[in-house]
Amino acid sequence: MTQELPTPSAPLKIGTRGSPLALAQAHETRMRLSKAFDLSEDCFEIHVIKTTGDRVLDRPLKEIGGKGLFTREIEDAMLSGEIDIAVHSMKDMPVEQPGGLVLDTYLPREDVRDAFVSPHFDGLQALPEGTKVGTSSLRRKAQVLVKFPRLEVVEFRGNVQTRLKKLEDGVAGCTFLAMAGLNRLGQSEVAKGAIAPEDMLPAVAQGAIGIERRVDDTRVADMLAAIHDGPTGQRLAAERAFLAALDGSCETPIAGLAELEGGSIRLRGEILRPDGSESLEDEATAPIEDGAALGAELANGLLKRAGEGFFDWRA
Ligand SMILES: NCc1[nH]cc(CCC(=O)O)c1CC(=O)O
Repeated sequence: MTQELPTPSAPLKIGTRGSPLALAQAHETRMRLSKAFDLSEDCFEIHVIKTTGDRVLDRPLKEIGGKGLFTREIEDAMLSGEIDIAVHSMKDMPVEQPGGLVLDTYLPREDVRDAFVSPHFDGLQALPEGTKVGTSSLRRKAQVLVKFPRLEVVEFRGNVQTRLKKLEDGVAGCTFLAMAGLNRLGQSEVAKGAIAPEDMLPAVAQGAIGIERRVDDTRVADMLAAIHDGPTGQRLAAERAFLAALDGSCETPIAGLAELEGGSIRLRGEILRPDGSESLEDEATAPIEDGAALGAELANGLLKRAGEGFFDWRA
């Protein structure tokens, strides 16, 4: 590398949300960068930025509406030069970034599965009729109702700590969390078990951390290349192309998971109606380098089967 590396007096500024999970992800990024360049950790400065999504806690996300609820303030700070990079959970990120920014660096992916979390029950199969399932995820809600129509789903927002507290208070009998988040927080013991992707296909990009930067910042681009995980990039290329072709956002019940098998990439995808009345699934395999085309193809096949109006509830 020809360009200069950060120093304690001119540190690289890492932007992140302030939740414990976001902070854990920012710290992991700092650790990987300092190791890759043999720099002390004080060459990196973590900046916590509060987003609209963090501020408004009393309403469901879909009511607040708008794009980038958890990212706009962070991306603005990057564009204005207040921070140099931003660390994100990829499953919360739209498929396109604002002009001037690029999101193509991924850390090695964590466990992709959802965790079943409950103080009283051992698994979904064990839940009595009418049990309240707490989740704010339309995907998880629809997936549960497709298989267990006799359960009741209640809105459940907040970070991992808040949700666990709500379970203790009896607001719901169980909830789901990403295994990845629990592992990163050192709280995997909270999970009664990890749910196999066959039973609950995860969200697109679940378990992956992405690092965003300014397009024209070549110094940062060179640094990030050193910590990028290629296989995670290949899997996300397929999954995010699938999401893009479905015009999906975090408000749409869509699931997708790509896995590398030898020289091939296998993509499974699912779209659901939010009330759990219908689910369509498919899978396909292609050479790894054709992942993005595979994602679009799988999405178009599902859209054709779904027909007009499958997503009409959005209006
Ligand atoms: N939407 C919130 C969110 N975004 C990323 C994660 C977990 C970490 C990950 O999937 O990388 C979570 C919490 C959860 O689903 O339990």
